[in-house]
Amino acid sequence: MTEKKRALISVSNKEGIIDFAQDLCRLGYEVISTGGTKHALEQAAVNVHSISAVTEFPEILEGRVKTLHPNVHAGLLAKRDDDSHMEQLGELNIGTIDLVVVNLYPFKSTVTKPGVTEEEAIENIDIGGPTMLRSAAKNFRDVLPVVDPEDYTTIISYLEQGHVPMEVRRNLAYKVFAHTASYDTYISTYMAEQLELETPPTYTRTYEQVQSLRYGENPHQKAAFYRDPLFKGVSLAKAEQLNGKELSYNNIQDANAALEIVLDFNGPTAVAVKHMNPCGVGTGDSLVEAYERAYEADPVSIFGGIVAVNEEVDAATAEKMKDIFLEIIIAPSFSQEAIDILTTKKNLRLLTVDMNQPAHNEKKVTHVAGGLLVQDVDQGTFEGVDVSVATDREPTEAEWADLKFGWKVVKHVKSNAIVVAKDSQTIGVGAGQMNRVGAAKIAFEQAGGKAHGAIMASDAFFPMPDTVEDAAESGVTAIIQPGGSKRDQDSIDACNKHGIAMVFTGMRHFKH
Ligand SMILES: NC(=O)c1ncn([C@@H]2O[C@H](COP(=O)(O)O)[C@@H](O)[C@H]2O)c1NC=O
Repeated sequence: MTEKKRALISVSNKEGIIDFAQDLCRLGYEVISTGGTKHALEQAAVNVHSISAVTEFPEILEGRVKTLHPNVHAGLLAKRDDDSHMEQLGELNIGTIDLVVVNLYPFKSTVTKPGVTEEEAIENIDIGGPTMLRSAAKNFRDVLPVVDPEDYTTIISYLEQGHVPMEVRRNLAYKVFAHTASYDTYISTYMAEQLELETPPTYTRTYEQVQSLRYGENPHQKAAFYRDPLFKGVSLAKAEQLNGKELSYNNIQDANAALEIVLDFNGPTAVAVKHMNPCGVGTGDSLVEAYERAYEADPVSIFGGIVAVNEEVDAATAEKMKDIFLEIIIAPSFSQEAIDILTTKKNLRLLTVDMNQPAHNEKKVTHVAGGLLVQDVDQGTFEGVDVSVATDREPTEAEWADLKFGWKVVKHVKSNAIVVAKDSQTIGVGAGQMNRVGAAKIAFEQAGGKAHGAIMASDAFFPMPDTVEDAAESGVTAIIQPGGSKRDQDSIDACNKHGIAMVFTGMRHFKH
């Protein structure tokens, strides 16, 4: 049994490891390493012993077994203040290991590479590394478990002082268990994906902090923003911020809502969001035309709102955007001229999001007290539904275009939801009402005289014909809704009476 302190170093990410090992040697540690790490350290003239000298066994099976040995794990797990533990080590001639520096095979970056094979993924599942980390972390009172290269300098400074406080040790152990837990989660998530498990018996996910936030929905709520590193689709968590203040919790929610809506459109489209609901959506032949429509849809609510567009913001659009107070603009890119124009507003956040990502079959997770609800994201599209005309009159070509537009928007409005739209522009949005008639009233009131010749989209069916009657009175000429009420016929009759064309989608778009 050696008296000298021993450090076992086995790292895939070798950044900073030479300096750290040199410092450990300077502080009197004997360094033991696995093959690749030993080679790297020897290249830098660090005095290092092979793990095989400890295990008295070669590294075998292409590195699948290198450190999985009682001489390693007993050396890590023995309680130094327990005589029987120390006696057993003595009898078996096993030396203690006092510090473990391990970082793992890069499983996450391997499985996020396009076209990765299952074989590659499996070979990147680290077995010996997490085992050593867990042994060291379990015994953190006696052993220092180091998983994060960011901690190298701090640890050296504590060792130089001759004492590592218990809170520091406990924190190192916590970091290890958090790390191995998320590492295993990446593996189980990958496997669940391979198996196409829709609703697994346990729901395990892991997220990395993007940023801590000043506060949550309200100033008395603490909050942070996390991202799913395995997510391949379009995501606000991957946005680049070009200008403006730090995003807030509410900004992120609203920006995400705006992004989700704009992604459902193909031509030039602008979406303005307030409190997670679209207050103005416009499409056009150019982005500036789309933005003007989104703005004019509700010039009051867009003030202080969040705008997402699906094309590069050009100078003409930027000039219009600059005229009012917006919190955030999200776009795939901004032309240099647009940046010059918009950055004159110091606080205006400009976010670029790569909108050309593959679709990712993500689950939508909603928190309930003590639990989670997990469901598929609503990926229903107008193109994906079987639309049928329920009334005597078929919609005109112009009405069809607006019905399609309105249906895309209403999907993103909180239920009960009614959208009134005309000429590629929302003109009335009734959101989050406890009854459909109320949602419609709000939308018609906002639309005012513009409702003449407009369409109405409803996220769910009409249990009674009252909403149709109100629509007729407001001047609406075409309606799109899922259909499926026992009393559909009453609404169809009301439409026929007023010459309204009504189409059924057969798909509901509740959003809570
Ligand atoms: N199998 C083992 O006994 C084992 N022990 C340590 N490792 C890992 O091997 C890597 C370092 O290997 P090398 O020093 O040969 O470059 C580390 O990421 C470490 O976590 C192992 N590899 C995989 O499980």
